[in-house]
Amino acid sequence: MKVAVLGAAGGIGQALALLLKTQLPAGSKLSLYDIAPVTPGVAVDLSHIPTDVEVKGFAGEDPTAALVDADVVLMSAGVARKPGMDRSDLFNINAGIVRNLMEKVAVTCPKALVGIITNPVNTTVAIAAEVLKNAGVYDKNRLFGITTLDVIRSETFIAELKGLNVADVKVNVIGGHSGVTILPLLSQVEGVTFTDEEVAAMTTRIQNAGTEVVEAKAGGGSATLSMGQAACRFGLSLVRGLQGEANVVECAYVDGGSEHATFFAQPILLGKNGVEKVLPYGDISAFEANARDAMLDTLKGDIKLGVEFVK
Ligand SMILES: NC(=O)C1=CN([C@@H]2O[C@H](COP(=O)(O)OP(=O)(O)OC[C@H]3O[C@@H](n4cnc5c(N)ncnc54)[C@H](O)[C@@H]3O)[C@@H](O)[C@H]2O)C=CC1
Ligand SMILES: O=C([O-])CC(=O)C(=O)O
Repeated sequence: MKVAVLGAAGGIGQALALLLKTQLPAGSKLSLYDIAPVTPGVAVDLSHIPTDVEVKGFAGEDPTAALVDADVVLMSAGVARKPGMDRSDLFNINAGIVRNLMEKVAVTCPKALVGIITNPVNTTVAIAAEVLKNAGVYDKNRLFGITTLDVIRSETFIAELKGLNVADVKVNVIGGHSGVTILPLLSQVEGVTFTDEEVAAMTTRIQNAGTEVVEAKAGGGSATLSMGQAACRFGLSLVRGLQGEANVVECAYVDGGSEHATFFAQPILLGKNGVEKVLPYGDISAFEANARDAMLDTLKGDIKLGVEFVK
């Protein structure tokens, strides 16, 4: 199994690469790419960790060498937020970066499963899809916006609030990955009840958790370590699905035939071809139904921006 990380010298990329070096199945290959010249050095550094995962690093303008024979591509290349910015403020720079990298993916490893981390995810995934369509290689089951950070934050915050073992807390987060488009389905969490006030406060905290980190880092960037963990969890799930493991389920932002929007985050069953099945997200409360319906104009606008950028 070969996993390529694009943006591998960055805050997320290095954390993710470290976790993958220690957690990918034995015999895997890890391919690191970034425009930053330090990237081959990051690979050498990781290669001294005694696991059976071969690491190679590539720098420069062209990611092609890193993408050859990749089964999974995880993309965090781009710029991150500073205080006062919204994720959509990253569009001007990151849209072009994602487009250019996806053009190389389309030519070099069109069958790879691609997970997009680069923000604004609601829009960059639509850009990636349009590039793949233009190249005639789009398979909606192989493209994912990684929203796992919203899931692990929800698990953590709920366990803290309710005094639970975090390993026992499972939460679906649907919609997209910014502000009101992030919708944790708190009504479905087993073994806990929330007051209306708790639901409102917890939903807002999860929606603003990225900003919480951006403000705490005070100009030093956004979430990198928790995102490294989230992307590792999602990337390993992609690998487990590819290897034929049963019942691998994650929430992700996919082109899954949702009645709500072209791309929508929801639970998916992963398999040998990426998305095996888009799963229903189940019964939701009146609060959640209102929040879902209220987000759709924003989400559809974010998607349209991405489609129009490539056209
Ligand atoms: N999906 C999610 O839940 C999350 C997404 N993010 C997003 O992830 C992205 C990366 O964040 P960080 O790692 O913190 O940023 P960072 O600035 O630490 O790293 C980004 C890396 O991308 C590289 N890069 C820039 N242009 C490139 C290109 N054309 N080709 C290859 N590499 C290129 C840079 O050299 C840098 O090493 C940001 O857009 C951020 O908003 C961050 C947290 C959570
Ligand atoms: O908030 C940001 O800019 C980074 C991000 O997506 C997150 O932490 O969820």
